[in-house]
Amino acid sequence: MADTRARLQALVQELIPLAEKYEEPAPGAFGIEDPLITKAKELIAQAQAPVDYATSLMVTTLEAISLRTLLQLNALQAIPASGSISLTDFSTKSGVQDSLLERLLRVPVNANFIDQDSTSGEYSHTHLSQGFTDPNSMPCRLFSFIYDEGLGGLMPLLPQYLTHQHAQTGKWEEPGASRDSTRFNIQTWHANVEGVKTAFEVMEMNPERMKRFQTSMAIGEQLNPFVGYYNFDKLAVSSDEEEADRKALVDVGGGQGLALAAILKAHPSLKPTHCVLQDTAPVIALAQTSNPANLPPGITYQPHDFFLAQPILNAKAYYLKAIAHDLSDANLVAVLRELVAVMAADSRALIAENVLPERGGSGVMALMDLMMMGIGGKERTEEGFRRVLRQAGLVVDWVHRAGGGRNYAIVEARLE
Ligand SMILES: C[S@@+](CC[C@H](N)C(=O)[O-])C[C@H]1O[C@@H](n2cnc3c(N)ncnc32)[C@H](O)[C@@H]1O
Repeated sequence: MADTRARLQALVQELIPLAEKYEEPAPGAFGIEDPLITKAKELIAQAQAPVDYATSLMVTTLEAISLRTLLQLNALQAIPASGSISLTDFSTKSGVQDSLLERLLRVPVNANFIDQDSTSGEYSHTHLSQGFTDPNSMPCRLFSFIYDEGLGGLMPLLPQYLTHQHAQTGKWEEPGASRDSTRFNIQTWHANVEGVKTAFEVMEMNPERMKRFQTSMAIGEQLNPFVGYYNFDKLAVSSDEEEADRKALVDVGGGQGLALAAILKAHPSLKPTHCVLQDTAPVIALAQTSNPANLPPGITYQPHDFFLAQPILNAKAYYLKAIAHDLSDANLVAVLRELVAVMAADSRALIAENVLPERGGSGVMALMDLMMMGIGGKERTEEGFRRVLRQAGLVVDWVHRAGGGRNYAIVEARLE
């Protein structure tokens, strides 16, 4: 006990200079943890007994459930921007039954997310809950997206899924590790189409969900800028190349073209007529009809399954953003081999992804990696990318890092 107390006191001392240096996170910063928070977590872990840890885990899970429910009910907007509100008024203003509200609010009040006056019982905002009152704010969209697409539904099924997979394959391994991971994963198993449809086909079965998913990809730009750390100008097509109908950039699995639009805007030397947006037929149809990315005219919209032969030969670059992490190593190699088959000596494969540190990594990186496990994909380290690219017949030229404390990068590769 004396040792624990001494350690706790030392940690408290270490907190003081960190508090002095504390910087408010930049807007949009995602998963970049201030050293004060890292140290405070160490302090809490040191002070916890295993049973406290179990309790805090359960409560944290409930915090997520409670917040997702409050957002669904649009309840947080009923709390005044300044001052406080009684439960009765809160209920009238939000249209949510008072006892339901009271029970949902116990968790965020306990977590210091919402304040409750200990005498009057009135509720008021903290700086945290204030950040969730606009459904279009980054924290709201990010949290709801991650919760709805994994954390709240699929990820909790991981232990059952691995047990189910073990019964079939006799192995404890990543979902789909020895089968086609696009078709054998938690998402397809949960939708009762395991082995039949891919995770993205499951999404396409529900057009509203597909639309929501595609729209939510826009959050990506707020987390990791699409441009600013790779010189897309070097892909501009010369007049000779234009004559030979050479394309500058093929956005493979490009979704609604959000990244392509940002690249074209930042690099006017690239002409829309030299760019191709590829994705599955329903997604391309959506991009063409609703054009949420505001893509300029001239782009070629091309439905294309990236597991099949690549129809655009000799493009200067094939850009894959948020594709590699949807795929197992074997599937990513298969997709890259289709590019290798059509690449010229000066063509580039550009893989835009998080690049995990070789060891450790932030909680957010671990979260993203396990989220991808739900659909049979994974996040990779630089060495992980190099290995997979090598298997496909590519070598890494450069890893262009986004900087700013982010793990994001464009891995640039060429033919071996
Ligand atoms: C995570 S999203 C990334 C979209 C886009 N690159 C972005 O970053 O916004 C993955 C994309 O891959 C597409 N996709 C999945 N399977 C595909 C396949 N077999 N062929 C082509 N596109 C596919 C999905 O429809 C989806 O748009």
